[in-house]
Amino acid sequence: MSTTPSFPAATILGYPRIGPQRELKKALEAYWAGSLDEAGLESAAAQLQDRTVESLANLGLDAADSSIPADFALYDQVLDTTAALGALPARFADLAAEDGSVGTAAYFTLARGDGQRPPLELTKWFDTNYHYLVPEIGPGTPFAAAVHRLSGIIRRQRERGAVLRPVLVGPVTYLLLAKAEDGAPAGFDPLSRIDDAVAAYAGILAELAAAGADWVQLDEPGLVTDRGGELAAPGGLVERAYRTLADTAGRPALLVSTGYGTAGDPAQPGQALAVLAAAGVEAVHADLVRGARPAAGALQALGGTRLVAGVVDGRNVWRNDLLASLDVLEQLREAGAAVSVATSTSLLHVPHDVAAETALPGHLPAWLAFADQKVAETVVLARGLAEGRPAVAAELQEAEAALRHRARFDGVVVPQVRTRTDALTEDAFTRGPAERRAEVQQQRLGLPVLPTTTIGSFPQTGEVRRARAAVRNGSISQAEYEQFLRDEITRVVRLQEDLGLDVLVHGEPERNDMVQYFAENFDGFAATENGWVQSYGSRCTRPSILWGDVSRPQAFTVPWISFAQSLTDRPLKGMLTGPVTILAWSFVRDDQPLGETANQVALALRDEIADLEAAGTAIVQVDEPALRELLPLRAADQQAYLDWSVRAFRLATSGAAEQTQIHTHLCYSEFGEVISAIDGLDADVTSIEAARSRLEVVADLAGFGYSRGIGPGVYDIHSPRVPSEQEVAGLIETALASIPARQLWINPDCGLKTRAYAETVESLRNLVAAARTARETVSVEA
Ligand code: MET
Ligand SMILES: [Zn+2]
Repeated sequence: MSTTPSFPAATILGYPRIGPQRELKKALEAYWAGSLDEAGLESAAAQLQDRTVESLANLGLDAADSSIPADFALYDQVLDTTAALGALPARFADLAAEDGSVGTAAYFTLARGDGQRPPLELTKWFDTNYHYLVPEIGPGTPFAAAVHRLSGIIRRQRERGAVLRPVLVGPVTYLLLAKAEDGAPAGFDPLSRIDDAVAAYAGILAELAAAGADWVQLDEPGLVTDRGGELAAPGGLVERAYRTLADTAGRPALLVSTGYGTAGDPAQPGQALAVLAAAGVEAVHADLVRGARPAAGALQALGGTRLVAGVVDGRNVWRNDLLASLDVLEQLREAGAAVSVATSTSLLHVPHDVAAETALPGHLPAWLAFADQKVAETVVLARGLAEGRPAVAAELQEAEAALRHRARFDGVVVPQVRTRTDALTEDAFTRGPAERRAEVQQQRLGLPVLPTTTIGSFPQTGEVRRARAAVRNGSISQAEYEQFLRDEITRVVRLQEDLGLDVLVHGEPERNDMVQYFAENFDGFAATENGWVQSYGSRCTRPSILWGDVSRPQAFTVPWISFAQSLTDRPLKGMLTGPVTILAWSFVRDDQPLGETANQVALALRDEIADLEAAGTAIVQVDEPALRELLPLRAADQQAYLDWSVRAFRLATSGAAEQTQIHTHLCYSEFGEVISAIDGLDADVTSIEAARSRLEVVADLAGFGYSRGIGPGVYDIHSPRVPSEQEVAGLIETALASIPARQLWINPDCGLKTRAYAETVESLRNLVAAARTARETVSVEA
């Protein structure tokens, strides 16, 4: 680099891509449905890009100095990087154009498959609820420099007078996130392709420079994991890779961003940044919300490399403590660093704009900062840092007033809730011995060996969704809606009886979402109207905001469960969402440890369980699909998390009598590495997603000596495919090879709400038939 353009004083690492009105979602879904052609999709995407640039400029980011990231993936930023590298797995090799590039249709084939070929796998992005498409890398995966879509965007924006900063996943993180392609030699490590990847990135940098980019952002959050952290040690792979990139002639200046924790060795905070600086990178970013502040020595070692300080939380919705952030920024500057202000991560994880909310409780908006408010916060902080505090006195004062108001607001601390959590003793977390529970429960329930059940929800048909919309907009009365729900429950209970299932469910027709439903019925939560956040592709969720002490004013699942139970002689499961999942899928208050908040939610659930028991419910399921989701990225931090999360589940469930059977349900990840936590939950029965992995988890559980009930999913509900009776029978047999029949339950992988009735009924029929046949052959030990 001859002359480095200076790095802007304020920036964000990324911005929500889906659009304030979910414009991108609508365009994508229209394109997939065939009602919008490729040109139409491109033009919708271009319009959204222009609006984003304009609105970020209005919020104070300069459109001409690389402050604004060009972060415009149509589906996923990791997939964009795969496309830019032309790194196609062999099964998709024919999709590449002559120069190795990947066109729009091919891009979506990677994301969604095409009937013949399965798509790339989706998995969680670090410890967030965003899912990326996993690169598949083998010894022969091609690496090209084919960043045509992104360079087209840079060029088009240049013509409009905007100089944006293109964003890609960096080479080390890209390979860390990859899995070995099927057919790669045993033990093949995608990172072994680092030199080829770096060569391709060098070509990409040249292409982006030619398109008019002054700065390029390479995201390397992989450096905050244990493995990535080791690679970032002095003289390691990260240093080597970035030295090569820095030596590329004619490249733009480089910002390497981290995010989601401390990059490198947590005992040497900032060392990884110094390593990147030594390699020749012009700017490095540190997450100062989740990560540690760089040590003085590391700051000095940055030399001329700019420190992009992520002091505004990209992952939560609370207003920034501007004074505290300014303190940090000033201290970094005093220690000798050249400092710019930024978010801790991309703003991908938060909704667009608090101003789009019209129905939040009155006290809440002033406490919140969604993406647009966070942009404004970075701009204010940069001004305060450059011009001194008096220049931003009004903003500082307003932020302080909001924080003070929040700290003292009624409902943030509720004495009755505190008295209860303070008084908890160890026996609130424990039940009687599991063997005795199993005995008295079986006396009460009289279930056959290999009992069959489902996970809770039944198909949410158009009719169910229309009824919910109708009661919301007032076109049917509450009484009519409740009658509709009772009819729906009646139908679902009859269907299960006809199918011959042993433990029934009510089907969850009253729930829009398994967390939001609880948030709506607990005190301390608020729901948003427009707070959509991308989960993957065009899929968005709308997390609730947990702002105050949590309690449950009155029983809310009991009426539905009791009604359902009144229709049948078979046992019917009460259905609740567990404390960890409620936290994981909400925006949670940041003013106390998560474990404390979890205990409050647990007590609210405990109250509901007591009411279910009083109403005669013999089985209660408490779903924890997100148990694995909040697991910290660093091994050293994991035990503490597992301790409080397991304790919260136990607090929720341990009030149950011994003859009440507690079930839990886990899905969405591999649980092999947290088996002892699953054991710690002490549930009587655990259903767990397993069909796609051919029941690997059963062997893990058996190896651990797990002794309570297990229901590994024997029907993969993630596609409309109907498993045959033989297929289910095969999975049952696999399960029986490692665990005794008396422990085994037969159930699908997860709830059925995304399925249609046609395939659901057929699949459940096969499941019940396979269980019955298996029952005849198992010899049950006494
Ligand atoms: N009880 C819930 C259901 O069946 C569990 C879902 S786990 C994502 O829908
Ligand atoms: Zn599930």
